[in-house]
Amino acid sequence: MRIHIASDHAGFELKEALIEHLTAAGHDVVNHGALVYDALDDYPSFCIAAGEAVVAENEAGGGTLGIVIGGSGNGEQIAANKVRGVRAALVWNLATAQLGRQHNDANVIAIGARQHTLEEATAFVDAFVAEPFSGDPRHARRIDEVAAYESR
Ligand SMILES: O=C(CO)[C@H](O)[C@H](O)COP(=O)(O)O
Repeated sequence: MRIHIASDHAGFELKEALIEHLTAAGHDVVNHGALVYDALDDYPSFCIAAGEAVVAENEAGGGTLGIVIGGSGNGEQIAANKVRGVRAALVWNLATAQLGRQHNDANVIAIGARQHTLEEATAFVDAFVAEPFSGDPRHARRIDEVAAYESR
């Protein structure tokens, strides 16, 4: 699967580790920055670029997901969710990773690198990538309601 990934300085180390992990697992990972560690960089442009790439590729028919990482994941989730078509879930345990896909059909996962060990964050990403959307009509209806608001 193609996976678009982004982080600021706070998520830089985790991003680099995840790129290695996901590439080794056979995924095609696109890094939207930060490309170098800069303790003063800002997350919005990186996360918005990753979100835009996810939406553009999915609209073209590809099945792709995104990962945005910061210190808490909050701002990264907020920034990614400003992109029309992005459904970014802030994930903080295995259940929220799985539910983000099952119930929300989230196409982006946001993670706070300062909140978790590398092992925990890697497990969240693996769970998120492996989990399909349930397709349950009640969840699809709710997702459609949000999309309808977004398009107004
Ligand atoms: O998580 C974040 C935003 O939600 C950022 O990574 C965090 O705010 C960066 O903090 P600092 O500039 O103090 O390193």
